Amino acid sequence: MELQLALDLVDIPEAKKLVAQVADYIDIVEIGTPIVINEGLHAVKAMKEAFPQLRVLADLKVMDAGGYEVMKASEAGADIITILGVSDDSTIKGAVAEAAKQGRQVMVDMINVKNMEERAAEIDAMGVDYICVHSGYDHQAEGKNSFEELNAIKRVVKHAKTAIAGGIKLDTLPEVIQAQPDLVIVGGGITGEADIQAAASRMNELIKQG
Ligand SMILES: O=C([C@H](O)CO)[C@H](O)[C@H](O)COP(=O)(O)O
Repeated sequence: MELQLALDLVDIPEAKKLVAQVADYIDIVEIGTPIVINEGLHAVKAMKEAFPQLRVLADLKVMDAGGYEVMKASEAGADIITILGVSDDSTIKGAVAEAAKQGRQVMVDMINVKNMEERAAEIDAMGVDYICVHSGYDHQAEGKNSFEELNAIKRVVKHAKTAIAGGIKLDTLPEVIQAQPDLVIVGGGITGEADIQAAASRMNELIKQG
C-alpha cells in the first residue's frame, strides 16, 4: 500500500515547501486540479525537477482528448495522469494508448460514477493502471465519503490497482486501510494539520503496516 500527497490549494513555491517537509513519507505527489488550473503544467514540471525521486501525478481529470492530454502532461514530466471514469470509452482508451507510448500511467477517477461496479469492471478491462474512488470537495461538504465505493470496486477490479481519495484523515485512515486499497490519497488530512511532518509520518507508518 502506498501514500499519495494531494496538493490543491497552494501555488508552486508553497507546494515545493510542503513536499520538502514530507518527501520521506510519501510515494507519489499530486499536483491537484486547482494548481493545474492556476499555474498550468509548469507546476508538474517544477515538482518533478525539484523531487525527481518521487512519482508526480497530474490531476487533470481529463474528460476528452485523452491521448493529447496525456501526451502534454507526459512532456511536463507527469508519471501518472488522471482521466474521469464518466468519460467516453474512447477517451480512456486513447489515454491508455498514449501513456503506454510515453511510459506513463493512467489513473481513472470514479468521481460521480453512478453504476460503480459495472463501470469499474469495464474500465479495468481497458488496461488502466489505477482505478480511484473519490469523494470530491463538494461531496465531502455533503458529508459523503467513498469507503463503500472502495469495497464495491475491489469486488470487480482484477488488473488495475485500486485507490481512494477524498477527506481521509488520521482518524479515518484505519478504516480505509482495512479495505486494502493499493494507494491512499490524502490532501487536507496532511496539509491542514499543524504538524505536517508528524501527520505524514504517522500515516506512512500505518499504511506500511497495512
Ligand atoms: O482531487 C481532489 C479534489 O477534487 C480537488 O482537486 C483532491 O486532491 C482530493 O479530494 C484529495 O484531497 P483531500 O480531500 O483534501 O484529502
